[in-house]
Amino acid sequence: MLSLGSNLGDRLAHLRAAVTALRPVLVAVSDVYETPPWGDPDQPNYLNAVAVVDDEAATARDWLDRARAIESAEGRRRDPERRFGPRTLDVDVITVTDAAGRPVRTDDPELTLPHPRAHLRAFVLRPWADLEPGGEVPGHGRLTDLLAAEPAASDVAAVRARPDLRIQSAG
Ligand SMILES: Nc1ncnc2c1ncn2[C@@H]1O[C@H](COP(=O)(O)OP(=O)(O)OP(=O)(O)O)[C@@H](O)[C@H]1O
Ligand SMILES: Nc1nc2c(c(=O)[nH]1)N=C(CO)CN2
Repeated sequence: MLSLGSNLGDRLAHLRAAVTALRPVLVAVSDVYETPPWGDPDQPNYLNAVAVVDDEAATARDWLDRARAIESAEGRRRDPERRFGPRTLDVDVITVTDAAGRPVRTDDPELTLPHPRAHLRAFVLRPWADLEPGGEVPGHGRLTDLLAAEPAASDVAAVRARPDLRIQSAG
């Protein structure tokens, strides 16, 4: 599972570019949500979505490398002063499942799995619950329970579906 976010420039175009780059491995992409900034309030709203991807040959590290390459292609610049600051495109690796169907767990700072803040973020949990209503964040519990508990519960009301914004054309 990957999360996609953008709050600079043509936000929808950045999400679409990410999905186009993922097309060969794409299983499903959620609807688009308009979400208030999390972690650093002084920046524009984000558009967020999540994508299920599958490639039996890919390691967890390969997904991180792909995520970084897609961010770079969309002109992502890191501002060391603002950890949760604005960006053209953020692609985070939320969970990875191994060949046996088990969630990969790592605490490597270069790649921590599951993503160490996913369970706190309504902007990840809400679109993910659309795609996998019975889903779980490994080690943290069900999406529906996480969305009903703090801190996500306070944020989820402001996470708004944008059915007028479509990442993929119908059909
Ligand atoms: N699961 C993960 N997905 C993406 N990056 C990760 C993950 N775990 C650790 N990282 C590391 O975090 C570093 C910073 O990533 P990034 O700049 O995208 O952070 P951020 O988007 O500002 O914050 P956040 O990770 O909370 O969304 C990356 O270079 C990467 O090595
Ligand atoms: N709503 C929202 N807020 C964020 C997002 C994001 O994708 N959506 N990404 C961030 C990067 O760490 C920081 N804050």
